[in-house]
Amino acid sequence: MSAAIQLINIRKSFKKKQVLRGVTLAIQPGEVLGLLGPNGAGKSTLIKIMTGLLAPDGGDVKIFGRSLAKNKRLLRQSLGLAPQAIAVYPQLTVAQNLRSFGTINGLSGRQVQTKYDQVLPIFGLQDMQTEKAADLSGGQKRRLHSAIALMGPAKIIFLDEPTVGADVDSRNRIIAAVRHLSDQGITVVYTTHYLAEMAALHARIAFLNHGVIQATGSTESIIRQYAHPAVTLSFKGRLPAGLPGWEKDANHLRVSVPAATSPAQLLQTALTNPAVRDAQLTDVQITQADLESAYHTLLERDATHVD
Ligand SMILES: Nc1ncnc2c1ncn2[C@@H]1O[C@H](COP(=O)(O)OP(=O)(O)OP(=O)(O)O)[C@@H](O)[C@H]1O
Repeated sequence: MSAAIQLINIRKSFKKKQVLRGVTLAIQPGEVLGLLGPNGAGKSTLIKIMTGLLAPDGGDVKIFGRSLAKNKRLLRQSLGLAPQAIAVYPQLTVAQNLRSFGTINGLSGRQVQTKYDQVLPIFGLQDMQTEKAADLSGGQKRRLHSAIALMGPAKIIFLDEPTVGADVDSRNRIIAAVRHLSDQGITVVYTTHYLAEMAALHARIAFLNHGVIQATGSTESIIRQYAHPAVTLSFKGRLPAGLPGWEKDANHLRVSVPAATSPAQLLQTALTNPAVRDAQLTDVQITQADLESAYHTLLERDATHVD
């Protein structure tokens, strides 16, 4: 079966700035792809290219095996986008917003009704149908904005930072909605800066940095490959000297724990060191290997380092 989206060596520059330097990635039908990367990495640019809103300078995008550039009108029908900036009609109600986008996206009257009945509960909007979009809270507006991306015949949904400004309840609803879509075989491309959402979404992560995909894999495999536990010692007054491998940061000494050893071993060595014993230790912290630590490892890699 063809990939839902196949990116082949995508390149894009703005003036002299090379943002995407050769992005190659396949996203399978029904998969949730979590696109991670620092601010300015090019995530939104890549989404615009995947949805045909922006032409790449080089490379090809294939949607279900067909070139997007050559079949743009046809293929764009199968793509639903909720961009980063919220775009709803403020003077229309929730129901009017959803229905009018359904019509704009080419659904018949009956199809609009069917989609509307499906989408409303997915995003928990049942109680707000007659409310004006302008009167919704920030998180509710975000949910409506994401729901609009579904009001069409889309088989692939792009959600660019859908949980920004959303409270815990709205965020959980959006995550549950994405899981629901994935269970129905819909492919979701999702960007976020909230790393904890990746595990909740059962997403496959693609880490975009320096214009290329530097790593892909499940949350577990990314943690296994790139995360290291760390030990941090905090001191009052002068930091003790002479602990090889420990980095100084304000009033802390921090070490990333290599695979061959354990936090306990490193801690024991440090605490028996005379310089540490003479210093005023105020706190000891062990940080587990998690996605955040993997993210930092990846972030520190240079442009030539691709696994
Ligand atoms: N239309 C444009 N003209 C010029 N530069 C642009 C344009 N669009 C994006 N850029 C630049 O391309 C780079 C990538 O931007 P993009 O918005 O894709 O990053 P991002 O990964 O989505 O960032 P964030 O996490 O902050 O949303 C940035 O340096 C941005 O300034």
